[in-house]
Amino acid sequence: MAAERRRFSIGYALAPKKQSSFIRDSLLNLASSRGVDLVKIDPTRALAEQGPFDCVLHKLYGEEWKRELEQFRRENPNAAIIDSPDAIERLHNRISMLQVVSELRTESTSETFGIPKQIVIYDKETLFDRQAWESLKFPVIAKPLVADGSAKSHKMTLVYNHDGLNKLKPPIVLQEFVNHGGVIFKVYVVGEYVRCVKRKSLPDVSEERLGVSEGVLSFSQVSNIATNEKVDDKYYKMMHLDDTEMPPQSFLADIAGGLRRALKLNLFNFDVIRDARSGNRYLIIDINYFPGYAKMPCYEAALTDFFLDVVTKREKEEVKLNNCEKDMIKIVSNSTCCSDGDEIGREEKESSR
Ligand SMILES: O=P(O)(O)O[C@@H]1[C@@H](OP(=O)(O)O)[C@H](OP(=O)(O)O)[C@H](O)[C@H](OP(=O)(O)O)[C@H]1OP(=O)(O)O
Ligand SMILES: Nc1ncnc2c1ncn2[C@@H]1O[C@H](COP(=O)(O)OP(=O)(O)O)[C@@H](O)[C@H]1O
Ligand SMILES: [Mg+2]
Ligand SMILES: [Mg+2]
Repeated sequence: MAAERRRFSIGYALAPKKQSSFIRDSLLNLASSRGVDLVKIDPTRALAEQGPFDCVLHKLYGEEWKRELEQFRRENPNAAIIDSPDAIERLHNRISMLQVVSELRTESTSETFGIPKQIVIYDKETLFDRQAWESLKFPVIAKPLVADGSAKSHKMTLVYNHDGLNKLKPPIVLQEFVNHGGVIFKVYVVGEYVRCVKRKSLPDVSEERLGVSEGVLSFSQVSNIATNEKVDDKYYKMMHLDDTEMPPQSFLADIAGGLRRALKLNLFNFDVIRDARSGNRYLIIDINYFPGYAKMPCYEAALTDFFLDVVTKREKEEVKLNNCEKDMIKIVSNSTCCSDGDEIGREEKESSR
């Protein structure tokens, strides 16, 4: 009779909104059919008292939660935590988030990538100090420096000219707005899996628009606006989202792998725009931890594959470690015998007889 395969338990700790969008029956059922049980973690109870879990999946913030995870890790050294809170925190600041991009190299010779020119402004005074940002050209996007998932952290302002600066509230990142044909590419990463989807973005800004007295346009999460509430219907019809060519998959996979290793993260997406001035120049403008995977086609299979990958790798490491320990015990017990001169002595005596 074939041995029954072991089931794995993945605990998830998510905010209610995230839970309802991510934990769908389709995911639970597929994962379960492949031996993976997704189990809800109650964040109001001690994590160490829940489980047992082979892996903990989480998108919760705060020092208290970090302590819970730390204690869980100490008590369950063989369980995986996806991902490390310190690695996630790097994405909570729009400067440190993109710093890593400049260290990446890709194999592509036909496409190039980088980030838009940007500066950080901590106070109103510097905001009006032209010297501080003479390297930037209008239009610019003002983004809250902190990207902690709050509604406030998604409130962006497109600034056409100096008149618009009055409305801004530092600390902010001022980033050059790059015309990109109104389409953004969202690249979802799930471990080694990489999937790009197209979404609508802000329309290009013409030179004429820069001169208008009304200096700003405020917006929030433009790529998530439902198709029936388009910002500018005529514009999007004109854009033909479907006709927009995707960036080469191998190029994106290269960047994704580089980011995954540099950031030490498994679950994230990054937003990419294609510079309208040169068709092979790509700019990374945003990186998000544990994004809305349910909007990615076939997310259930990608996530289930990933969970299995994580837990089976851990299991193999555990077996290796156990074997290693057994070998160590043998070596230690042999050497103990040697030093006593007992066992070896006996063997030598016996063989010399
Ligand atoms: O809610 P969703 O499904 O739209 O997902 C949001 C993401 O949308 P996306 O998958 O990129 O289209 C969204 O991505 P963007 O910032 O819009 O690029 C964020 O990742 C957001 O998380 P947070 O508010 O930054 O913590 C994500 O929100 P949470 O679900 O994590 O709260
Ligand atoms: N430098 C830029 N040039 C052109 N458009 C941009 C730029 N930065 C952001 N955008 C637009 O603003 C949207 C929101 O900015 P983003 O940095 O992705 O913030 P969020 O974290 O709220 O998603 C993007 O999806 C894109 O449409
Ligand atoms: Mg974004
Ligand atoms: Mg973001």
